[in-house]
Amino acid sequence: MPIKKICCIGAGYVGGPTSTVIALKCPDIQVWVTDLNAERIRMWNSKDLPIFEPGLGDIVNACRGRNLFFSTEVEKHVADADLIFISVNTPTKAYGVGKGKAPDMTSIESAARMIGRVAMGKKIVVEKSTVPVKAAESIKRILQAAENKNAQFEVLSNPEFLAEGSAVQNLFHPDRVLIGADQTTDGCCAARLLAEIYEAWVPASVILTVNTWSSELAKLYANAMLAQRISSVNAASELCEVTGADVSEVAKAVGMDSRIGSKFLEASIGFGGSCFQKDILSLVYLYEHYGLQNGAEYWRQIIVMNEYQRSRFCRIIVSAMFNTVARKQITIFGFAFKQNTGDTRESSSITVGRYLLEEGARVNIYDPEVLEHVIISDLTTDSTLQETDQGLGMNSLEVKLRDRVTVCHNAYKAAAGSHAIVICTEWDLFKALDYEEIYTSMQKPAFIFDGKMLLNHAALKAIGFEVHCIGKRIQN
Ligand SMILES: NC(=O)C1=CN([C@@H]2O[C@H](COP(=O)(O)OP(=O)(O)OC[C@H]3O[C@@H](n4cnc5c(N)ncnc54)[C@H](O)[C@@H]3O)[C@@H](O)[C@H]2O)C=CC1
Ligand SMILES: O=C(O)[C@H]1O[C@H](OP(=O)(O)OP(=O)(O)OC[C@H]2O[C@@H](n3ccc(=O)[nH]c3=O)[C@H](O)[C@@H]2O)[C@H](O)[C@@H](O)[C@@H]1O
Repeated sequence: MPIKKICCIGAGYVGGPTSTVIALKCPDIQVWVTDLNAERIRMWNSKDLPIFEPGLGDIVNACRGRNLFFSTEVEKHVADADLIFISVNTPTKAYGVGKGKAPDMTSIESAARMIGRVAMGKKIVVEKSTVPVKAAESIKRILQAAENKNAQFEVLSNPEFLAEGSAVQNLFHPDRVLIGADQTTDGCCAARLLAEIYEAWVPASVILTVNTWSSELAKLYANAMLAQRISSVNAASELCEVTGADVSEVAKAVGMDSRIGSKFLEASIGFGGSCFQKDILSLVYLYEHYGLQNGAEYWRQIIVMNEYQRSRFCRIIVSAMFNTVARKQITIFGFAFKQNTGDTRESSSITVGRYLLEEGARVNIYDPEVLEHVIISDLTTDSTLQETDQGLGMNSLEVKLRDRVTVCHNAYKAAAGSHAIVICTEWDLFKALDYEEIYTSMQKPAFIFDGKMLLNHAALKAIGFEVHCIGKRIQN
């Protein structure tokens, strides 16, 4: 029986776009995207979608109300769907055993328990969230333990590889679609039904069916290896700065080797986003769980390098500005963790912003997509800032921090009167700004710290800026 109705649990950065593209490409399938978060569902049903993703709005408009629906009635749509995607969040655990390392599986477990309770008939349950190996086994056990005589379950793994900011393109043209299934007749049959959905637009040659554990692990390793490339090039950046090499040139030369490839070799202030760090920590936790300390240490170093790169960049800023930024105005261009998204999870901008606030600076932020309240909350909900604030003679932490953070809606207004600009996100629009005008409006010497190797440094120097960047020594 072909799939007629899909219910996706979790209307986030993965559930929303993935379900929307399936609805577009499979007009005969009804796709219900469900979430407990009523505000999120309200926004999916409005013209202001809860996430910014290029191209997504048009597809939602084309499908919503036709065969794409957003609802808070999770149980109702789980009950009669043929196929259920579990696309809930799996953040790093913030409490208890495995705190700061293991993925928090609370949402996965509660979704599985609910499916076990309310499902009717044959169900294919697809683990779309990123999970540790053997999670499908746990889901299966939870479903069986429900003793629901009205339902039969097959559990598949189908990890998602989309990147934010290019989600629609990635979903339209995936490098591969990975399906992990039990190597049984029922498992293979369920995998075939899922593959048939993707075959509506993805060539069969890139749909890969493997065993469930390989699928779960492949997702973690894909992210770990992408992050590893960034940490490798960032490790090279420091050596370039002291030796006079240019990390962009080194990366270009290295990446032209077809065995290495040119992508993901851009030096930066470090990778952000909700997944790289979380998934590497999850991998490290797995190694430790199995007593494999060497492997754990090997992968942990990618995060160590990332944190080092961020703090190194912050120190470069303070050191260049005569070893103090207290009471200086610094403008951060970009708050999202990468361009073309409004997502700030684990964004390097947060680290930089907090560091500058701790050093006593006033911080202006300009980002074309991130909402003001998100920026304020990301920057002011850190208890470690308290001590420094008292040092500056301030009495109310939150009020004082807010006093020193200004969210601007225009790059020129943000930069006016500032001592420095810090580029934290690779938004293309920052390249097109009139830096002569900006220079004129700034305090002198006017500094630019390019954390993303985004701008034309020679042109900025010619205007009069003192320029510092990652991976290249600039004579100022
Ligand atoms: N963000 C990304 O680009 C990618 C994320 N992933 C993985 O996909 C998973 C989801 O990530 P995001 O979409 O970014 O998370 P998200 O936080 O944007 O969305 C998750 C949604 O699930 C909802 N939810 C949680 N428990 C629920 C329940 N029991 N019933 C109904 N709704 C529930 C939450 O309210 C939230 O709206 C994670 O495991 C992540 O690692 C994988 C590839 C890319
Ligand atoms: O599991 C996930 O969540 C996803 O994680 C990443 O996607 P994402 O985090 O959305 O974005 P990336 O394009 O990978 O960028 C991550 C971070 O690395 C930084 N980056 C990227 C590339 C590079 O060369 N240098 C670099 O510093 C970006 O600026 C950004 O902060 C992976 O690319 C996706 O394949 C994966 O599905």
